[in-house]
Amino acid sequence: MSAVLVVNSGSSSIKYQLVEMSDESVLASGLIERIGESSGHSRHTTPSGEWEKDVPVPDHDAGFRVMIDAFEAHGPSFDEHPLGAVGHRVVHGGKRFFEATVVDHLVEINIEDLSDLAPLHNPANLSGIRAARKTFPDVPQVAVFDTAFHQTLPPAAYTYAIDKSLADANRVRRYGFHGTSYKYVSGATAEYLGRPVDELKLIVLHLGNGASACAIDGGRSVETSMGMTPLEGLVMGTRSGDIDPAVLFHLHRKTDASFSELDGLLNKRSGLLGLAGRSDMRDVIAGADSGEAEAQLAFDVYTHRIRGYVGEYLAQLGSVDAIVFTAGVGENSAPVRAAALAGLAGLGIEVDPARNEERSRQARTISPEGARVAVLVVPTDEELEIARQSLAAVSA
Ligand SMILES: Nc1ncnc2c1ncn2[C@@H]1O[C@H](COP(=O)(O)OP(=O)(O)O)[C@@H](O)[C@H]1O
Ligand SMILES: CC(=O)OP(=O)(O)O
Ligand SMILES: [Mg+2]
Repeated sequence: MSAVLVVNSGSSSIKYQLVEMSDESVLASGLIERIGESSGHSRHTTPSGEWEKDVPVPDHDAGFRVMIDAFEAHGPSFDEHPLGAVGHRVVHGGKRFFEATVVDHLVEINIEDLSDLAPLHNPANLSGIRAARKTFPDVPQVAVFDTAFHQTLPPAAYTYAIDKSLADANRVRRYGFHGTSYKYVSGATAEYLGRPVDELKLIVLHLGNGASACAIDGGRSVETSMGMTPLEGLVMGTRSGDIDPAVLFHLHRKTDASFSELDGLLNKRSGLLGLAGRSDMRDVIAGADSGEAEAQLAFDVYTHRIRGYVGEYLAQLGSVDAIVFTAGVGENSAPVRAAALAGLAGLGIEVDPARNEERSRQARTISPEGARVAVLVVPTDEELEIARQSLAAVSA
């Protein structure tokens, strides 16, 4: 059996994991941050230790080199764990990619061509693919798309109500993201509940730095909150989520802000950061607990928005077996979970306060015994899902 190196290249970071596929054990994981800034930072973790250092990382090529150096210095060695594939997270696969795909020249051109739909993400994902190919020329590179799981969205869910021919000509529609996480979590939820995934109606809330919601009917995504880009939907760390598009016209006229400034405003300086000056939910909650009105409002806007989506998805699905919290905030923040589902007892949706406070890395139930709707916390593992899909793609 072989190992898979999973690479998640963001605009300013590379996260990686080396997974031994025979038992799905993690042999190493790490993070290179602040790529392109004056000083970068790297962390490499294996079962025998953790190493951190500050290093200059001018670009993704250099970042990749830092990762390879860490493997050479601290192990494990790729000679002992030969790579069967390098699996890359690619955020935007547009309409073209339904599943994980081995990257050849044509696939690479397609990913590049989709960059105008995901200018923050796809170029970084491509740099990762190119750097990995230079380092491992004989190992297949596999692209695993955030959008692929949402190819099942019905037209009524993915169509924006604007001029149809203009939208079609410019690929303007909803695509959805975090699909790799939704695929993993829906499978893990079915396993935890001991029921086949095709019998389940789920609402999954992926609340990380980026946050989105997904209605999953029988293992198929039928509605999701992110749209053409990962900006639509829930309130996030630095992204606004849903907003009246006329706000942009108004701000453009009133302040002369350019489109790229407005893009930066909604993607990088909004959400929790815009409302409370901090993008990390832990800091927002600490602020709210110490009586800061802005932090309390940020928390309230964040959880109010989630509650609205839960109601909408319940209506779209007709009924729901489980509501599932996942990702950094969803897995760790009891106050967010409690507030997001507060007041829904009439719909059979309740959170048990003691169960909600329990800490564990395992899937668990936080609704009271006998509740009509199961409320669960199910940790996501996008890296493992990418590794599994990458191996399947090269074995196909
Ligand atoms: N105990 C906690 N309470 C609230 N939020 C938390 C907690 N632990 C982590 N988080 C949040 O999780 C976020 C990161 O989630 P994660 O899914 O790792 O994000 P990403 O993969 O998008 O970088 C952080 O921004 C932080 O706000
Ligand atoms: C698509 C997206 O929003 O990704 P992330 O949560 O990693 O920012
Ligand atoms: Mg994430």
